[in-house]
Amino acid sequence: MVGIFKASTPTLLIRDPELIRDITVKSFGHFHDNELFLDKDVDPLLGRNPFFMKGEEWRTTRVHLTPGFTSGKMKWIYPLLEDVSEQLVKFIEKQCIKASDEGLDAKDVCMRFTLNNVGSCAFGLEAKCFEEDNNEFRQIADRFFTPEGWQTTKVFIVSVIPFLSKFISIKFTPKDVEEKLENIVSQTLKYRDENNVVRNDFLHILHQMMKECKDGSFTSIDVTAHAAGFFGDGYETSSVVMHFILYQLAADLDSQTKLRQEINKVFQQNDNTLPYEELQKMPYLDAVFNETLRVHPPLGSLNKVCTENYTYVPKDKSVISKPVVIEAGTTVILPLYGLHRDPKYFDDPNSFRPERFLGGNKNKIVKYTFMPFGEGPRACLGAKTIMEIVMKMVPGVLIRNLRGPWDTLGHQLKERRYVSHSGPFNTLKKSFWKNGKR
Ligand code: HEM
Repeated sequence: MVGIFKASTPTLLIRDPELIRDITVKSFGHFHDNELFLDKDVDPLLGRNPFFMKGEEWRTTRVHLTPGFTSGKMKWIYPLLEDVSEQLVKFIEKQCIKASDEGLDAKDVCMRFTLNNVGSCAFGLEAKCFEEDNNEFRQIADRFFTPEGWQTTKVFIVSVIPFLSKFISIKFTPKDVEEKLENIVSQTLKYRDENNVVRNDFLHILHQMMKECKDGSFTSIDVTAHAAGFFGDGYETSSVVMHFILYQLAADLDSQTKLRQEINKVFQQNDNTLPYEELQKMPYLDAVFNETLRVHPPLGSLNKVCTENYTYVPKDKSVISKPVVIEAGTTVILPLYGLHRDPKYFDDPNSFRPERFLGGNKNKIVKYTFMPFGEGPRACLGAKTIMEIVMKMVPGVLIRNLRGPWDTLGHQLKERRYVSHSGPFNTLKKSFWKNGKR
């Protein structure tokens, strides 16, 4: 562990995997709170997101939400994701025709895809982000997590002097965005009730929770807040990971080819479809997904607060000779990015090598050195269920239909040459193979 200062606040940076296990799992009772707290009376939507809650309130909300994320429920939602994936392939086909030398901005494509998913699964609406540039839904999403005016200064002050968060309350979500989201949700639920519409999506799950909750602890504002949680939890993180997957595959043709072989085989064996169960059983796709998260974790670190004095008794006395007391109120930082790229745990850590996560190699990874979704009772709620499906589906459908090489430039991915590979791209053959290359 290393002591550092955040402005004038002493903070502990934890590098030892065993101690990380203590903090996230074994002694979770001492470290159950995240550093950043939002008061739900000040920010009614983000303040209800478990990530920003403390103590008992966090526990109750987590218990409420967990049944909404079982793999059974995700199976319901799968057809909605398949639908958006088809839209994605069609969008890229169209863009190929339009695109000149400018190419396609992969981040933008991935953001449209994730937002359409959020629209469909969490709000029960067609977000139309492929059809329209920067439409109202995208503007709402982009502003959802963006404090304005004086609030920005407050966020800065609290992030350098966390102690002040006890006295300064922060609001991330602008008022008009809050009102628009409440409007969308209440109108959709009213329509569903009046017309007896049952759509298997996350909004339906939340609506059911509200109806079944008899003690008034889960109300319509909770439904809006948790549907909106998909913006904060799923929109930015997912599109970042997704475009890094594309970036890595574009830059590494060997991995791209291996992945395509695996994907084609599954499609062939399943009547040209990619069933939910099969998606979970593709080892190379799983390895590409994990290796991308290792190299590019969307959350670079986790900041936890010690809520009760904690004594660490080191096993290796040659490193730390006596027990260390971490005092209540101390912030501890778990440096995910640093761990993922530490040569002590990952050979040649800056290289993208999906093989690290294949077969026996996976078991050799030291526990608590790879944790893109956090660990223990407070780990990401959407990780195992939503994330794995969405993240794997995109390379699943794209790599099958598109083939590199792609020129890569920073985070922007430019497709300059498409090879007709299968399905919809046959129709594009002529326009893309003038003079043997595009
Ligand atoms: C690739 C995408 C994602 C990554 C890398 C990611 C990662 C994380 C991480 C590192 C945490 C903090 C864990 C901790 O405090 O120990 C977290 C929390 C959380 N995530 Fe995700 N996440 C992703 C997508 C999602 C999605 C799609 C959802 C569902 C809508 C989701 C729901 C949550 C929730 C509710 C929490 C708060 C959990 C709690 O404090 O109890 N995440 N996520």
